[in-house]
Amino acid sequence: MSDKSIVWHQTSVSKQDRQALNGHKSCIIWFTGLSGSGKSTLANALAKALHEQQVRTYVLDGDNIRHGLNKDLGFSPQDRVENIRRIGEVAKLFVDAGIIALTAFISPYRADREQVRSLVEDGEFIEVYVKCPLSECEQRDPKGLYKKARAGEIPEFTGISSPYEEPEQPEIIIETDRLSVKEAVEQLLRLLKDCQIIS
Ligand SMILES: Nc1ncnc2c1ncn2[C@@H]1O[C@H](COP(=O)(O)OS(=O)(=O)O)[C@@H](OP(=O)(O)O)[C@H]1O
Ligand SMILES: Nc1ncnc2c1ncn2[C@@H]1O[C@H](COP(=O)(O)OP(=O)(O)O)[C@@H](O)[C@H]1O
Repeated sequence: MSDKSIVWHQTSVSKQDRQALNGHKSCIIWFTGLSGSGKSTLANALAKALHEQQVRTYVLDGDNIRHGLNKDLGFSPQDRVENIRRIGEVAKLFVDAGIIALTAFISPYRADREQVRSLVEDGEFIEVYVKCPLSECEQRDPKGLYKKARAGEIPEFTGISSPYEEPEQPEIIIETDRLSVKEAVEQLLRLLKDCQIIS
């Protein structure tokens, strides 16, 4: 709902001012993929590598956000849409704050990811498709959720009983059944340099 009586306030310190102070640009690095594909692992490994280079980062992670901001949401299609909408808005605030936001959510719907892309300026949304075959994710099963989903204990589980729409034109595809975490981080750092987010 939009309200014409609410006016957007310009701030006295701009995004550009904050980026200049930090010495790097800000953006959203949006990791998407199946549960167990490696989104959290890669987002955290990249954040650590960036932090070591004095780059300001913040990781928004599925499980953590669902404990707080989005604890009222479940896994129905409507709730997943709202989950990603809110996270997109939060990530946009981080970009405005001059920080690189790394998000690790399944974000199964293409339209929702594209909606987040449209919230920020060109080049500020980097979609990382964390690609891993369902069979491999299921074998990893770091939280034992696939086993429960197969047993019918978790309804609407992504990849089993709920869809995952692959990105059509992600900025990068990381195949975690082929690359090590170290190799993936190297590729991502190279991409950030090529996109002139970091120097
Ligand atoms: N039904 C169902 N489907 C998928 N995932 C489930 C489900 N129920 C619980 N979980 C756990 O919740 C994590 C996914 O939350 P997300 O916020 O990333 O999901 S979504 O983007 O709204 O689809 C996901 O975490 P990750 O394994 O880190 O992806 C699961 O641990
Ligand atoms: N190349 C890789 N990249 C990322 N994770 C990997 C890789 N190889 C094995 N793994 C393992 O796969 C699991 C991925 O879990 P997690 O990062 O929580 O995935 P997600 O956040 O997508 O659910 C971890 O146990 C991780 O150690």
